[in-house]
Amino acid sequence: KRQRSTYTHTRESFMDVYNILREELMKDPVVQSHPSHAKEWFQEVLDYNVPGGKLNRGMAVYDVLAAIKGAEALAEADVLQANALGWCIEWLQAFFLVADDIMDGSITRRGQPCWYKQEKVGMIACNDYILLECCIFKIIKQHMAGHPGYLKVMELFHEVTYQTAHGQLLDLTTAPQGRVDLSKYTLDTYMRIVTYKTAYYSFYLPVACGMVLAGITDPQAYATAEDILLDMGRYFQIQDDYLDCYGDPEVIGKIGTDIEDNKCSWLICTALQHASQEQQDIIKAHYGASDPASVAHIKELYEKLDLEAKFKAYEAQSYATLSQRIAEQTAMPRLVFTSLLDKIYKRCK
Ligand SMILES: O=C(O)c1ccc2cc(-c3ccc[nH]3)cc(-c3cccc4ccccc34)c2n1
Repeated sequence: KRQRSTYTHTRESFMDVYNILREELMKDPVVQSHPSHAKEWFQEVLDYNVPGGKLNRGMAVYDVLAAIKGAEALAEADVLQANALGWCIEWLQAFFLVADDIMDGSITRRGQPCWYKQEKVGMIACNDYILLECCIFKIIKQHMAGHPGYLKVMELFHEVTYQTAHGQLLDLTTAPQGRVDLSKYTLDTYMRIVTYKTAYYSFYLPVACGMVLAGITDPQAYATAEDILLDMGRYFQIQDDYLDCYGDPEVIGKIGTDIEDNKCSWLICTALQHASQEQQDIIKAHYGASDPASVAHIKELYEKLDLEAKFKAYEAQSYATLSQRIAEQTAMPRLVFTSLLDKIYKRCK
């Protein structure tokens, strides 16, 4: 009797789906009829920018669908569809990262030069990130046509793209490069930036995709999921800001530069909330400056304001509140939320 291979959800099997999707996109008649240099360019835009991250957002869709179905593993027909939508989230992230790196004048991304920094690319990258966004809807059409949730998924990706762009708008106008206007650095504005720029696409989108594939249509279920997942996403970014300053570069895989980069981070917004007039003058004089002495002045001020303890208190409070809300909600199996919660809390220092 032929042994039915059961699918195991790993980075390798998820990458297999990337190769399927890339081949489908390369087979598109428009691409096929290009001269070879243009075909090669398009393939390089995908291969250079889409895979290469940790792929957690994309891989979460499968786990959410399996958790809602109460299944250990998904049936074969569901595996490709779930992973195709998961890859749409990775394509969305690639589109925003290529665009954001141009706007921020970044040098490297995921340990390699930013796409626009390539000699041959430059501002062609602006057309490339548009193509990356277009791929999302080509993939949805290919893999969701005929599914009752096809329209809902289209609306979901359009809405989250709109929200994420508003998050970037707020971030860019609150912390314009080189100009430090600390009056705009309030925790309220900070929370809005991280909600729209990070939480929607990183936490709400993967779960909402799994919910659509599971056939959930109740708007209250999506509202409950949104409420919990946006709080999770805000915690995730606040923790990221904390680790940028207090994390071990070996573990977080980069050396933090938020202070030098004038970033509107949870640390600086919390510091400003508690700083005396004299301490605010120190921040005005040294935040956003790249010289080590200025960075040292800011870190010394963070110590005086005991921001580490403030973060730990927020972390404990946030984890307790989220755990309770997850236990209380009846919209979905708790595993949908707890599997994400357990992966984003307490990455060792
Ligand atoms: O690009 C990625 O996939 C990526 C990059 C860095 C990451 C860091 C942590 C991190 C843990 C502690 C402190 N930090 C957790 C996740 C993560 C893991 C699992 C699911 C997720 C869903 C949405 C967003 C993130 C994640 C992570 N994912």
